[in-house]
Amino acid sequence: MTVKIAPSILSADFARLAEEIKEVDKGGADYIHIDVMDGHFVPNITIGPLIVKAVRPHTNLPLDVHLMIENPDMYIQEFADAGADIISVHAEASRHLHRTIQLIKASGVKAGVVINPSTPVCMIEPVIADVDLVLLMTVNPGFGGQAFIESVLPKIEQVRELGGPELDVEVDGGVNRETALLCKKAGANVLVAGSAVFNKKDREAAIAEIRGTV
Ligand SMILES: O=C(CO)[C@@H](O)[C@H](O)COP(=O)(O)O
Ligand SMILES: [Fe+2]
Repeated sequence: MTVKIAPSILSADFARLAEEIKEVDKGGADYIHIDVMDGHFVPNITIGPLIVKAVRPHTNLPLDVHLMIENPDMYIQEFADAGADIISVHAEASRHLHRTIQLIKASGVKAGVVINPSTPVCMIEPVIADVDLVLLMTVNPGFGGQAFIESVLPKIEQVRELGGPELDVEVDGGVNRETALLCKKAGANVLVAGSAVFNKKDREAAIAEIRGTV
């Protein structure tokens, strides 16, 4: 299975964001992962559609927008208009998950659904056939640089089994060379990595390491 690497800009230097994105683009990244946090759904505040719009002209890679916000329905169109290619919403943050997913699709972008480490896969089972991507959090969302939670691994297997080979199964949090191996073995094909990419000087080598090609 081909593995895609999605560097999370949460660990990038925000004062040099365009250059940071160009570096990982040149270094072989497949997606640019953008963490949107509202200080309510998660205990941290990051960025909004303005930054998505600002980075859009600096790369042709798909922008993979991970919404960690309450009331996601209110902001979906805005993120799509700003240049998102994939929008993922937390099942825990949407009262009417099926409706939220239809809204994402109607906005013209790919739809993803995310679950926290403590949320069981059965919570998203009814919508798996409706989404392009399932994102399994391998840390509790809110911050970069946290330790990988191994108990999520069986959920990766479960989602791959339910979604079949075409579904993008993405993991996010604490992904490095070692944990990437475990995720790939369990069936993940999209690996988000923030600190393991942006805390390294050589981004190309860091990406290759996580992909498993060196
Ligand atoms: O969504 C999140 C955190 O909530 C992630 O996308 C992090 O940014 C990943 O960072 P690392 O764990 O790879 O440092
Ligand atoms: Fe994320």
